[in-house]
Amino acid sequence: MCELDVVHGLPDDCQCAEVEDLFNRFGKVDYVFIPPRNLRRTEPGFIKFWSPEHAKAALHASQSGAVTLHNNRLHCEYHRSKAARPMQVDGGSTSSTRPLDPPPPPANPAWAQNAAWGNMQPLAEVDRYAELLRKKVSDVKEQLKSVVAASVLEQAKIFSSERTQSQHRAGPLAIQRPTAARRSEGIFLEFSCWDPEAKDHSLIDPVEVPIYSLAISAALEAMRRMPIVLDGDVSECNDDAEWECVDTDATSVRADRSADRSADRSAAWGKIIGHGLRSAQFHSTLSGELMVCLAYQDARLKYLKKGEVLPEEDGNTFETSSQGQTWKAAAAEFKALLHQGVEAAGVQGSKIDVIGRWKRRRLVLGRDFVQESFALEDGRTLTYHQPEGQFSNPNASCEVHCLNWLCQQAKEAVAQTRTSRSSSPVLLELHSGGGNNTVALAPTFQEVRAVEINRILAEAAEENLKMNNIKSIRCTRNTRVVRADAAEIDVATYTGCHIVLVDPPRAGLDEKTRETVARMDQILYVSCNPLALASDLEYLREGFQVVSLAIFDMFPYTSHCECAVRVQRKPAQIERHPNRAAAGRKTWLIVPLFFTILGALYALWKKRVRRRKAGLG
Ligand SMILES: C[S@@+](CC[C@H](N)C(=O)[O-])C[C@H]1O[C@@H](n2cnc3c(N)ncnc32)[C@H](O)[C@@H]1O
Repeated sequence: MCELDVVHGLPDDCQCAEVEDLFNRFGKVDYVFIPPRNLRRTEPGFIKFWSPEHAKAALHASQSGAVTLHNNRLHCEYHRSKAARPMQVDGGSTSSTRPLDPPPPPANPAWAQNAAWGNMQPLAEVDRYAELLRKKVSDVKEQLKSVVAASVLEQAKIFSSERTQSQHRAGPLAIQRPTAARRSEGIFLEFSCWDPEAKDHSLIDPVEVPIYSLAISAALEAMRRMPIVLDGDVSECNDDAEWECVDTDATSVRADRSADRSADRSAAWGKIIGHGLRSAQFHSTLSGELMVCLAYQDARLKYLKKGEVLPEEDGNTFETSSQGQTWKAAAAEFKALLHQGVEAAGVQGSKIDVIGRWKRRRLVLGRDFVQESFALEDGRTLTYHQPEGQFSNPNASCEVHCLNWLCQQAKEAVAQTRTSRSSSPVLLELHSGGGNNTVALAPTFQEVRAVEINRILAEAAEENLKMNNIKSIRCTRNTRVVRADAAEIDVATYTGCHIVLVDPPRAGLDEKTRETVARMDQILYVSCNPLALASDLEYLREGFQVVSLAIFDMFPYTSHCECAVRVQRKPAQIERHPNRAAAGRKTWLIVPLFFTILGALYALWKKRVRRRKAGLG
C-alpha cells in the first residue's frame, strides 16, 4: 500500500468516483478520500494505491502536470504522516469511496478466511454464483420431492438474484472497536455479524463482500471512516458502564456547524453518536432511500421501571430533553456526512433518515419508514411504506419477481375457481404484513380479506392500500386488513373465500391455520423455509395437488431461499370436501325444510286442539 496526498487542485464540484477513475489508470486504487467542499482549498485529499510502483507513477505524472480534472491540475505528494490525515485531524472527511466492482484483493488476509456474512460464503464465491444456485435449487427440489409431482418440479421457475448488491436490509450489525492497525488506516469502527458456524462475530468489509446494496455498502464504509468515538469496551459489551450525557451540548454542536469546522466540533458530534452505540441497522430501497437505525445501550434505562423517567426527562419528553436535543444535533451532522459518503459512491439524490433507539425510547431524524417502489411486468408501479424495524423482504429485485409470479398465479387461480364455483373471487390473505402482496393482488379480486397479527404492519398495509388507490378501485373497494391471529379468525372472515394466500414465518402453518387453508379450493403459499412448506403440503396431500412451483434466490450465498407454490383441490375432492360456503348452501336447504316440518306439526296440533274443543275426542 502507498498513499499520495492531493495537496491542491481538487475542483469544488468533483466526485470521489471521478478522482478514482482518474488515478485508476496508474494502477489499482484501494481508497480515495476528498475533503468536504468547503475544506477542499485548505485540506488535502488522498489516494491509496495497492502498489508503491503505481503511486510513484501517479506522483510523477502529477508533478509533470499530466493529471487534470475539470481543467484543474492536481498536484500530489507522498502522504506526510498518518497523523496529518485530514480525517484524523478534522474528522470532517466525508467523500470517500472504494471501488465496488471489480472488488480489490483483501486488505487483510485474515478476513478472507472469515465467513464474513455469518453463514454466507466469502466474496470469492461470487464467481460461483450460478453453481451455488444450481446446488440450492437441487436441494430444494429434493426437500419437496415427496409432496410435489416430478413434472411440476421439472417445470419449476427459478428466479436468480443479482450477484452483488442485492440485499436491501443489513443488521443489526454489532459495532466493534477496530484494532490499532486498522485505526491507523483511518478506521474508527468496525461492523460485525454473528457467524453461527464459527460461533463468533465476523467482521464485515462492505468492499470485499459487496452483497449489500450500493447505498448500504457506501453507508457502512462512510461510517467506518467517520470520527465516531466509541466509549466503553464495546467489543465486550460492557453494558453496565454508567451512561451519562456527554459533556457537549446541542448548541455547541450547532454553533460549530456554521463557520469554522474544527477538530473539537467533529469530536463533539462523534462522541455523542458513539456514546453507548452498540449496533446499527440499514434499510435501503430500489427507489434510492436509506434508513439507518442506531441502537444504544444506556445502563440507566436498564433499571428504570415502566413510566419512570430519566433525570433530564423531568418535565420533558425524551425528544425535548437535553440528551434528546444533543443527540439530534449530532445526528444531523452524522446524516450530512452519510449523505456525502453515499453520493460519493454514486447513489445520487438519495434520501436518508436516521433513527436512534434506546430501551423504550426512540428519536427520529426525518421519517421512520422508507418508501419503496416496485415496477411490475403489467405496467403498474406500486409504492409501499416500509416501517422501521418491521418485516420487509431484503432482496428487493427478487421481491419484484415474486410479485409478478403471484399476480400471474392468482389470475389462474381465479379462472379455475370461476369454472368450479361460478362465484365472484374473494381472496383470504393470511400473514399479509405491510400489504406487499395485498396491494399487488387486490385488482385481481372482487374483495381481499387480509389478516396480519402485527399492529404496525397492519396499519402500514391499510396505508399502502390507500396510497396505491386500491380502496377507490370499484371492484376491490371491499379490500380490508384485519388485525388478528391467523389461527383465530372467525367464520365470517373466511366465509365465501375459495382462494387463500399464506406467507407464514419460517415455522410454517399452525394446526388451526392448516384447517382454514384446507377449506379452500386454491392455495397460494409463499415460504421462506422449504422444509416447513413440505410439511404443510404433506398435511394437504390427500385432497390437494401442487400445480406450480417457483424458487426465488432471495438470500444468495446462503442455504436459504424463498419458494412459492400454487396448490389446488383435486377435482374429485370439491364435492367430497365442501368448504364452509358450500356447507352454507346446504344450510339454506335444511332451514326451509325444518320450518316446513315445524309448520306441519303446528297445523296438526292446532287441528287436534280444535277437535277437542268441538268435543270430538
Ligand atoms: C414472512 S412475513 C410476510 C409478510 C408479507 N406477506 C410480505 O410479503 O411482506 C410473515 C408475516 O406474518 C405475520 N404473522 C406471524 N404470525 C402470524 C399469525 N399467527 N397471524 C397473522 N399473522 C402472522 C408476521 O407479523 C409477518 O408480517
